[in-house]
Amino acid sequence: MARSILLINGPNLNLLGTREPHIYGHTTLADVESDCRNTAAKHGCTFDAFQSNHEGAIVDRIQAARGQVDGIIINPGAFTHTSVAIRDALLGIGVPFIELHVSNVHAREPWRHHSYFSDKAAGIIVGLGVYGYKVAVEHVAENFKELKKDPKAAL
Ligand SMILES: O=C1C[C@@](O)(C(=O)O)C[C@@H](O)[C@@H]1O
Repeated sequence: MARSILLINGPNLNLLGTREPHIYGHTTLADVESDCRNTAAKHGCTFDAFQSNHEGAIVDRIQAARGQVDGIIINPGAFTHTSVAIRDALLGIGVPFIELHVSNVHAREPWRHHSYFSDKAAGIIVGLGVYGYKVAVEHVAENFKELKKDPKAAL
C-alpha cells in the first residue's frame, strides 16, 4: 500500500510569498502544497495539506490523522516556540513527524532557537527555504515505514 503524507502549516504560513519575503521568499503556500503533492505522487504516495492560524484546529487535524497517515511534515510557525498542546497531539497519535522551518531559526532571535518539537522529531529541516518542503516529502516517501491503517481511528 502507498504511504500517505500529511503536511501541516501553522500560523501566518498562509501568507508565504508576501510575508517578509527577504526571510521567507516569494513562493506561495498554494505553490508549495502543489509541488509537494506532485512530489508525493511521483513516489506513489497520497498527500494532504492543512494550514491553520489556530492552535486548537491544528490539534484537531493531528488527532484526525491517527491511524490514517504514515508521516507528518509540520511547520508549526510561531507555535514552534510555545505549543505544548501541538507537541502532545503529535506524541499522542504516535505518527512520526518532520519539523520544518523555511528560515534558519538558529540565526534569528534567541527566542526562536527553542522548539517544543525538535527532541521528538524524526528529522528537522531548517533554513532551506521552501525547497525544504520537497526534501521532507521525498524523505518521508522514501524512508518512513508504512504504519498499519486503522479505519476506526479517524475522529
Ligand atoms: O512563523 C514562523 C515561520 C518559521 O517556522 C519558519 O518557517 O521559518 C519560523 C518561526 O520562528 C516563525 O514564527
